[in-house]
Amino acid sequence: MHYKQLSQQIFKKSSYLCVGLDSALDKIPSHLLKEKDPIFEFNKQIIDATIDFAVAYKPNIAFYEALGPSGWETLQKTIDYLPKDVFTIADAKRGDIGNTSQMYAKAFFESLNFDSVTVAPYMGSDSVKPFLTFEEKWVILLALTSNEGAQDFQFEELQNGKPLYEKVIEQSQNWGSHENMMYVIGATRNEQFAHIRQLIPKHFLLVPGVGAQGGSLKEISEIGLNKDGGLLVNSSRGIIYASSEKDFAKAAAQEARVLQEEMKVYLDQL
Ligand SMILES: O=c1ccn([C@@H]2O[C@H](COP(=O)(O)O)[C@@H](O)[C@H]2O)c(=O)[nH]1
Repeated sequence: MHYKQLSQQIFKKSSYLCVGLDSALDKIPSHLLKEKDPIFEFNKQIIDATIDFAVAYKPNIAFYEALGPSGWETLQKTIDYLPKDVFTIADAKRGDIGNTSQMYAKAFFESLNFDSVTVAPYMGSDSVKPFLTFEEKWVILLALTSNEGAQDFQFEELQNGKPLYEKVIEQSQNWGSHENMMYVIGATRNEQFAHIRQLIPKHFLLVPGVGAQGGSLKEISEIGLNKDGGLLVNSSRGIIYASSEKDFAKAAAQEARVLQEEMKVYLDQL
């Protein structure tokens, strides 16, 4: 999907919501366990219930890999089920030496046909660039993550006084453009958000950490939105596990609707 198409979808749906499909057998409602493919059945009903409120879906690949070969099949079925006008994110956090990254890129972009994949910057340019050679596909580079452990390395101050995450952002500007690269910035990082937005005014930011991790949609939106939208805000558990009963899809729709309605207010203010 092109930058422009994504931006158009955001304004068409008045939403920059990304629904995280972190679907696990021990978390989905028990009545689904009798289905042939319980996770696919769960995903299908979540997608049907939330599609009017979301522009993107993000299966976290770990939840599918954990199931072995059948998990990959479930993932493929889920991606095939999603309408073509939604943006799909393989949250896989990959990156390796060049020829290996090339294979990861083929797996997610050609075989599974995702629009984008999350990539770790740690191994440097040759580990990221192979992902950037695919037409209309995106790298979403981990810059400043939402978890506590982000303190271990990402805030490390370099000799020039800048934190490591800032170097990741600055240096990676030479690898791709705002039309094929996004950055992961956690919703729990609102203190750093304004400065990051200044560094990369045009790039889309994938923002996880709203909902279960306590990030504020209001603060992130006020700082992060740009004239093209510029944000994809993810919520996984807060939406998909809103209820563990038979009404789970209805409850997910309700959570997604609440977020979308709030997003509409911020988009209307642009
Ligand atoms: O910095 C990061 C990067 C990725 N994630 C992923 O996003 C979702 C968040 O799930 P919630 O249930 O909404 O907390 C999950 O797949 C993480 O692996 C992140 O949280 N932070």
